Amino acid sequence: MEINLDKYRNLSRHLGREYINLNPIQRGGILPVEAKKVIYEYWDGYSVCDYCGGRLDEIRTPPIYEFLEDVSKFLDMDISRPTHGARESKFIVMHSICKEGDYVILDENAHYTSYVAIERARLNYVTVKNDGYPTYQIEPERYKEAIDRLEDEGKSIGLILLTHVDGSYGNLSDAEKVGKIAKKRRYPFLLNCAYTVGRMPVKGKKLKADFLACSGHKSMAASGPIGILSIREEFAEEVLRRSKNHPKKEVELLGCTSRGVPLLSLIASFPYVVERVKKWEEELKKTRYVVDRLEEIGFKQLGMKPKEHDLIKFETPVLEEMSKRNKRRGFFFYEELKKRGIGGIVPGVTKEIKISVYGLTWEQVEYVVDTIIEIVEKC
Ligand SMILES: Cc1ncc(COP(=O)(O)O)c(C=O)c1O
Repeated sequence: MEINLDKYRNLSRHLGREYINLNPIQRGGILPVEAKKVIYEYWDGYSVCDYCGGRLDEIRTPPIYEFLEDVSKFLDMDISRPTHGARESKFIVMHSICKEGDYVILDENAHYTSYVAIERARLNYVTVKNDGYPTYQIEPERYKEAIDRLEDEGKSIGLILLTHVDGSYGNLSDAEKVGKIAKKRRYPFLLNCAYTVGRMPVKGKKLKADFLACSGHKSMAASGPIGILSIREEFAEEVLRRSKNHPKKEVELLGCTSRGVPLLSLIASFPYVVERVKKWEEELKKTRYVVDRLEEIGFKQLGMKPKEHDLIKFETPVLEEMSKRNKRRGFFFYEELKKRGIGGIVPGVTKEIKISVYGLTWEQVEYVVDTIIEIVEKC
């Protein structure tokens, strides 16, 4: 059978590089120049394995071992390992420390990957509800109630999981309070930091976390798929247990995880990431500025106020009304933005939008806001 290979030649991204991309899942994964250069050196398969002595995390050329030590310091945790993403980090924790059928208590704002990891690890779950429209806040005390209920029913609780910042509203949950509850009741605590580590400062021990699940491609300026699992010492034996047949290899990591460009881009971006989290307050100023300006034209920010994270979700009845009068229907907003060099909005959707201006200059932030206002006023 003949295969037409033309479509694989001259691949290019639909959204050009010159665009300002407002998609919150992509803003934290944009590479600095230093990391882009590294890709040229490491683009071959197994490119990190030139000096491997048997395990990925022990390689010193390139400095993977040192990097993992430094990441642990950066996160105020004890031991770190590369994974393929936050979801793999969560699964590794669940699969290693829970028994089949155990309950995971997690927040209602949890990402779908938390549920899929639970399912793959053959666990049960109960959710801690948010407080509903318009804030969708997770109240830490509700974790206590969930623990009480499950204990009263004689159910075995394997893990407490909290989404540090969720992908729907960009709410920053009070991890320290949930961590204290978990500690007091003696349950392990996993914090899903996919949207936080690499964007803003996160100190695991202060938050009483036993595990941090981090995403390189989402928030640590890395090419995907790549993540970090950071753990406390006392869980090392269980989570990083060695294979009986291949005693050097860690079973949950299937021996080695990322073996090329994604890991190298994460390492090359690390100095940049360490510096950028120090500027988090400035990022919050930009985010709050966008909220203030766009609320003036009838957008309504959902989630907690004031914003403590760059992901902004707006209810946009103004755009919805405009789409009814426009012959391009809901696509008009996406198309008008695109004409003006702005992308990352879901085409056709006008009821609600999610955006982030993380890492943009103030000049770019002004341009984004002025452009949206211009479209709303003129179209
Ligand atoms: C809150 C949250 N957790 C986890 C993930 C998944 O991260 P990864 O792709 O690193 O598995 C996402 C992705 O959007 C997310 O928003």
